[in-house]
Amino acid sequence: MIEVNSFSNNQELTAKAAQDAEQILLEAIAERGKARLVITGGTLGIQILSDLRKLGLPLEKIEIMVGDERFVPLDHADRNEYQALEAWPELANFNLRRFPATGRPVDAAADAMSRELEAEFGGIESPLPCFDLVLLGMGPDGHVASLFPDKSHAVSWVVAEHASPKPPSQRLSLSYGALNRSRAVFFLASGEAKREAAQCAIAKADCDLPAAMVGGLELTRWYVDSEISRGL
Ligand SMILES: O=C(O)[C@H](O)[C@@H](O)[C@H](O)[C@H](O)COP(=O)(O)O
Repeated sequence: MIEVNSFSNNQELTAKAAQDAEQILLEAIAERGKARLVITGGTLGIQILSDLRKLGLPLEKIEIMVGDERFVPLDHADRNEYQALEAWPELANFNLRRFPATGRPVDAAADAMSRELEAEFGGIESPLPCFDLVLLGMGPDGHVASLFPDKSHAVSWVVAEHASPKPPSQRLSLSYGALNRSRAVFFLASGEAKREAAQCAIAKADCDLPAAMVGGLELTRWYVDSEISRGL
């Protein structure tokens, strides 16, 4: 069952998603002593970080990783992590897991990160949850993280993208298998350009867009605006 929450503007959308995220993270901390959060890039993906920052979360108890990364040098402003740290500078002092940067081939970087995650969480094919909340944006083509339509990937924690239609072209991403091991997944999307893809992922059982391939083990919720919810 996919939940849909609709808002009149992006500010309200990310503010409410941040409040709901806080609740999930605090519940995880109360139950398991720590929470694991996956963040993402893009307009709303970065905007929600400023909202989360204002909530004063107990960062010492939250492990955060970016769900996908643009494969550019470490200090490059295109990196999702760079933009995340601009929105939420305090993350630099806590548990922020970083994707490898350039300096080796993108496939080697994906393999290294996959091995790191496998050592921590075990095999990718296990059904056990390993994240409490995954935040995702979505492109007009239905991509999420750096998983684009009509691409096939190896079964591993992290996959490499060599020719992303959205620049920069080389990227690293958590795989579908990895993203689907979260208790909750929040999608953040707004604007008419994304309506068709979002409505497909939300409402069509046979939708094959990347956004339709990801969901939470316990909760899948979309935060959208009226451009997207109209006609749903
Ligand atoms: O690295 C990235 O670009 C993102 O992780 C990507 O998946 C993003 O979330 C969507 O493309 C939506 O981005 P916009 O909100 O900017 O459209």
